[in-house]
Amino acid sequence: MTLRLVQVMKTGRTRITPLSAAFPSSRAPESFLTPSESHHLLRPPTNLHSSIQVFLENPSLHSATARLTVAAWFVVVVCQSSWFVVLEGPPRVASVSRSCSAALRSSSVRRVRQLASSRRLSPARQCSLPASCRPSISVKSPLPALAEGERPWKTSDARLVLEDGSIWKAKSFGATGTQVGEVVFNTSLTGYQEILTDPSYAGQFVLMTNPHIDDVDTRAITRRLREDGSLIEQEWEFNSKVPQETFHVVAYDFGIKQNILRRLASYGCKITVVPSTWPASKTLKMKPDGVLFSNGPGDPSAVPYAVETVRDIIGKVPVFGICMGHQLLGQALGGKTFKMKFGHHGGNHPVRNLRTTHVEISAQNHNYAVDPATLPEGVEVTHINLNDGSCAGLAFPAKRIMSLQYHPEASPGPHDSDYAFREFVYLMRQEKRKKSEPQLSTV
Ligand SMILES: NC(=O)CC[C@H](N)C(=O)O
Repeated sequence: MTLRLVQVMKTGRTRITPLSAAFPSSRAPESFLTPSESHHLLRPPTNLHSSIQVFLENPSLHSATARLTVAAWFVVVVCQSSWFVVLEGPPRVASVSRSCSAALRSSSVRRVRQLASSRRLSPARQCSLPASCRPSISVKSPLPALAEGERPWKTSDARLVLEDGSIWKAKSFGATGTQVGEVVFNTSLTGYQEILTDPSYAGQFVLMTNPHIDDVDTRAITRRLREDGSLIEQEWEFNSKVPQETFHVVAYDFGIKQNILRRLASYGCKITVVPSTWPASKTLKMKPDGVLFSNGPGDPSAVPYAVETVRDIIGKVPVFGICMGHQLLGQALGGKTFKMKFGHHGGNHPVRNLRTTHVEISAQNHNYAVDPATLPEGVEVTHINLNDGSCAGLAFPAKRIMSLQYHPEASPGPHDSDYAFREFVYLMRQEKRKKSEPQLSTV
């Protein structure tokens, strides 16, 4: 049985509502949507960010939840609204996690707000980032200075009700209401901000497992999820030199993470971000040096239009798929994807690069995977996840295709897999050189 959050009540009473009755609208999490509804969910990834903006700029605007018995805090990002819920562990009934409070005042969160305001998706947004794009910390926080221990939000009581009937008391802040979603745990110890703002979590509840969030054991729910069926801020060192050669990359936005753009930019790429529905023909007309298919929420087999787009592009230009992009590529090549028991969510997953035999420690966030047995000849499995042997990377050298099931942009880290961006640049350079060579004609 996969555990799912059945209902979070604002106060007191709890009831378990049948999933279909609880969430008939198109804003339901993808797990409970029909393929065509899920297809909708992928279309407007940008509003995820605007909800974060609202929360940060006006923390008193939303209030919701809690008082609880177990320990962890999690966020659910469901299209229009973000929920932040702090679960409190016995015997203490603390209020809001100190780490959470610190995070909200940190420059990284101000950066999120700044990114939020820059992420209005236009049909084709030019997004050339400077090579040395450190997060700005000069943005003024709209939050008034807080006294020691004071919190910039209101909380209210909430209930987390799992499918097995267990009920967990909590405090919540952020959007109000009742929400249904799948609970996934993330084992990363750092980078809460990046995890909680990752659009690939749309429709899910992220449960952090770090045992020292507010000095309580955060792992009880995780244990339950496993039976039945997520301190120091690290920052990237960006290349200070602007590479001489530039490559134009069209990036399909299925819920793209800003750090993918930043890493590409640091390798000298000029990037045009296009929505997930952008036709392949228009992309090819732009004559890009390469195309990137991004990460994103939901079931990859529920978006046939995206698989078709990928199919129309591969072989014509070098491509790189990350996570959802990797899964779409797997399908476009003829393979199948399947849902894993509880997926991979964390910052410490060992992956073997089969080409170099090196082991990389990687950041992961996915519930689905490509079944390598379904892939046609010519497609190479380049990486495997050492925890369960699942497919973690693919390549089709003849068509200049590469993809990773995990996150080489890794924000939060680790950064072992950053070389993947260099390899993509290498593919684009090879292709560019091939095109500029004089064509030999046979007489
Ligand atoms: N991070 C991602 O792109 C996730 C891909 C897909 N939604 C999955 O859960 O497997």
